[in-house]
Amino acid sequence: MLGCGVVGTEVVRLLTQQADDLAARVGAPLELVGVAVRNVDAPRDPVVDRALLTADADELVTRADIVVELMGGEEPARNLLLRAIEHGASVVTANKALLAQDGPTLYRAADEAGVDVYYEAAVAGAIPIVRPIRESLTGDKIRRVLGIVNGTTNYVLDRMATDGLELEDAVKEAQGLGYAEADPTADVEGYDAAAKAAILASLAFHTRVHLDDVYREGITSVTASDVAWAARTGHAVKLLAIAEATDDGVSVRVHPALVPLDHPLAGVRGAFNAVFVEAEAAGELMFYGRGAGGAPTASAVLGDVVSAARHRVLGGKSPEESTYADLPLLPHASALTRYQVRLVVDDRPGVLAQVASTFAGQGVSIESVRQVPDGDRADVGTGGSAELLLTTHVAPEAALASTTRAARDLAPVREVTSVLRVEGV
Ligand SMILES: NC(=O)C1=CN([C@@H]2O[C@H](COP(=O)(O)OP(=O)(O)OC[C@H]3O[C@@H](n4cnc5c(N)ncnc54)[C@H](O)[C@@H]3O)[C@@H](O)[C@H]2O)C=CC1
Ligand SMILES: N[C@@H](CC=O)C(=O)O
Ligand code: NA
Repeated sequence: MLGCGVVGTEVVRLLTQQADDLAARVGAPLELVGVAVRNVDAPRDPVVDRALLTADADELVTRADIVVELMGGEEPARNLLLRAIEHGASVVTANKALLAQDGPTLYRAADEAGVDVYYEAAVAGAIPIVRPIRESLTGDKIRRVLGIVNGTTNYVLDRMATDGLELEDAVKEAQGLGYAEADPTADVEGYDAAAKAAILASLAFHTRVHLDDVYREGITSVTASDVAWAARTGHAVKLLAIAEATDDGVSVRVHPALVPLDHPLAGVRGAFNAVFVEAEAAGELMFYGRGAGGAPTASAVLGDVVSAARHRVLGGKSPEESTYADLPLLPHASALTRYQVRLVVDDRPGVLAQVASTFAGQGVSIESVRQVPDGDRADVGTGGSAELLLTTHVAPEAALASTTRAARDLAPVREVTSVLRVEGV
C-alpha cells in the first residue's frame, strides 16, 4: 500500500479485521506486505503494524502482487504505479486527479503487462458507479450522467443552507471529518468534481475525456443569499457534474446549479453523493451513498482489491479502456441550459419591457418573471428600486452569457445580483 492517511488507515483496518472473510472470497489469503509512508516514525493509528512501514516506495512496489495507491497527487503516484505494473502487479487507486490527467498511460501499460487497473474509489467514494458503468451498463447506451460527486462541497452547501454557515467555516468542518482533499481548493474550486466528471464521461461515452476538456466552476461565487433564494423558489443549490452525449458530441461540465426540490438530487444532504444516469434502455438510474470519508472509501478500495486478487487466483482481467466511439468534445458555449437571473432595477414603467427585449434580442426566451417585494436587501424596495427574478427557457450557454452581459449594461439595471443555471428540470 502506498500512503496511509484517512483512507489508507481504514483500508488496513478492514484488511486486518476481515482477513478471514476476504480470504474466503478471494480463494487465498490477502497478505499486507508493506505500507509506504513519508515518515515511518510519525505517530499513527495503532492499527498499522510498525514493522510494515517503509519510506522506500520504489522498492515496495517491486515485491507485491497488488499495489494500492492512496497517496494522492500526480507524482510520485504515477511513476510508482507504472513501476508496479512493469513488475507485474495489478493496481488499485483512488486517485481521480491522476486518472483524469494521465489515466490512459496507466491503462495502456496495464494492458501491455496483462494486469488490472481498478479505481472504484476514485469516483463518488463508496458508491459503486465505475463498475456499473464499465460493466453492468455496457450493453446499453448512456445518454446523460448528472451527479453530485464531491462530498466536501455538498456538505458545505448543505451547512450554508440549513445552518447559515459561512463557506470557510463549513470547509474547515469538512476537512476535520476527512472529506476534503489534501488541498481543499481542489474541492471548493470544482477540480475534484471535474476529474470525476472526466472519468465518468470517458466510461459512459467510450471516448477519452481529459480534465482539460471539462468546463469547471466551483462554489466560491455562491453566496448565502443565493442559497436562501434557492429555497424560496423551490430549489437547492448543488455542485453538479454533468456529462451529456448529443448527436453532435459530448459535453462535460461542473458548476453550481439550482436543482428543483422534487428532483432526487436535491435531497442529497451532507457529504453524501449521488449519480443520476439516463440510459436508452434502462431509463433513469440513481446511485446514492457516501462519497467521501475514510471507511466508505476504503470499502470501494477493498472491493477492487478482492477483484484483482481473484484474478490472481482464478485468472481473468479487468476490462480494458474503451475509447472506440471517439465522440467529438463540444465547446462549453454550445451546452444547453437555463438560467435564473436576479436583478436590481429602477422601479418605473417600461423597465421590465426593456429587460425582456434585451433577452429577446439575444434569442433567449424568458419562462417567468417575478418582482420580489420582500427581497432580503435593505436597499431594495426603497429609493425607487425593485428586485426581479427571471427564469429563462433552455438556450446555449453562449447566448445566456451574452444576455447577462447585455442586461448588466442596461441603464435601469443597477445590479445583476446572481446568475445561476437551473438543471434537472
Ligand atoms: N478522503 C476521502 O474522502 C477520499 C479520498 N480519495 C482519494 O484517496 C487518496 C488518499 O486520500 P486521503 O487518504 O484522504 O489523503 P491523506 O492526505 O489523508 O493521505 C495521504 C497519505 O499519503 C501520504 N503520502 C503522500 N505522498 C507520499 C509519498 N510520496 N510517499 C509516501 N507517502 C505519501 C501522506 O503523508 C498521507 O499520509 C487521494 O487520491 C484522494 O483523492 C478518494 C475518495 C474519497
Ligand atoms: N474530497 C473528495 C473526497 C472524495 O473523492 C470529496 O469531498 O468528495
Ligand atoms: Na465509487
